[in-house]
Amino acid sequence: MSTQTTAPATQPAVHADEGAPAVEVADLVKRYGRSGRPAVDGLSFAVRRGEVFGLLGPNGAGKTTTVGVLTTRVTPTSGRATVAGIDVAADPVAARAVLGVVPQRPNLDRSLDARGNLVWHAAYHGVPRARRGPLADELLERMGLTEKASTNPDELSGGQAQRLIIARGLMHDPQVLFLDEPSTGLDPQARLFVHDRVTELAASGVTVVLTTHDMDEAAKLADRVGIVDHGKLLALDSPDALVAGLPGEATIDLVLTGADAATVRGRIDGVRGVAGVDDRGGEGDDTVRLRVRVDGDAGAALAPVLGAVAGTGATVGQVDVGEPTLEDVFIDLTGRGLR
Ligand SMILES: Nc1ncnc2c1ncn2[C@@H]1O[C@H](COP(=O)(O)OP(=O)(O)OP(=O)(O)O)[C@@H](O)[C@H]1O
Repeated sequence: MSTQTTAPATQPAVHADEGAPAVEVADLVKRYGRSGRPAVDGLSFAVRRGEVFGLLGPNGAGKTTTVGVLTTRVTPTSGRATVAGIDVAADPVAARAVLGVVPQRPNLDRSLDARGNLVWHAAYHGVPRARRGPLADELLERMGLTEKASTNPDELSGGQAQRLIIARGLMHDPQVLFLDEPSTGLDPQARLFVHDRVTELAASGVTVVLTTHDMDEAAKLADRVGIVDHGKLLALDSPDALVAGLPGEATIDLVLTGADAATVRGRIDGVRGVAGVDDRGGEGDDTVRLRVRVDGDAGAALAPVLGAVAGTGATVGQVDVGEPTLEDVFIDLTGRGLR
């Protein structure tokens, strides 16, 4: 992942503020309709140039709405949002010239083939005619789609369509690319391909803002992650720093049967070296899943933890030792899981 600040090779016609953050959101509020709580509820953050920034949160957290505002598709109720120093509400046309969007739902033009979608997008954004074809061919190649140039979007796989949408988002050489849930619904191979392209883009100096409810994706791709829930920012830092801020350095996952969760948790909590116990929910009436966070080496704590469980009469069905993740950060902040 890159932190370089090099500008793209071809500058867009609009002269954005070079010194401004790639993206800045200040006290952003979006309320759909009159009632209910806001979808975005006073969000503030800034994204550095050349950074891969992840907005991580569960379904309905307000991620898509935030990206909608930043990409001029959603009108904010209040607050300010800028891309490359351009106020998106005050000057949406200028903002659209410096940003690219990969939306959550595929919106390719089915009356055009794959290459036609790219060329049309470039024309819409005022890319000179002579540049459009060569650029389309270059991006089709980068996205592994050269053989699909003449294919209708309806005949592309989910992963191919997603790659074509990324290519389309890059046709006008944006400074900031927004990817909304870039790998939802993709098979593991297609997902990996998209991840590699995102990493490449960042290395080439494009700022990437992605939304995801997938903590592995956020941890892998993002230089920094903003964790959102109910339209509010709960934490913002690098994935490593967020995880390092948790109590406990290792985890022991237990699947138990015949256990009273509260009793078992209480017993485990009393074991020396245990930093905390989270209830991960059960699968049936009789199953309890616990994540035990321990200081230092999980191996040293394993025997006393299992000893504490044995004293409750519960049966241990499964034991897994691991390290805390962004999911643990989210649980620590909200008391519930991401999914
Ligand atoms: N056009 C709309 N009209 C009314 N309510 C909306 C609209 N779009 C989103 N919402 C509501 O706003 C809230 C935030 O939705 P949003 O799509 O921004 O969340 P999200 O974090 O992107 O979720 P997901 O991961 O499911 O895409 C949700 O409660 C949703 O129902």
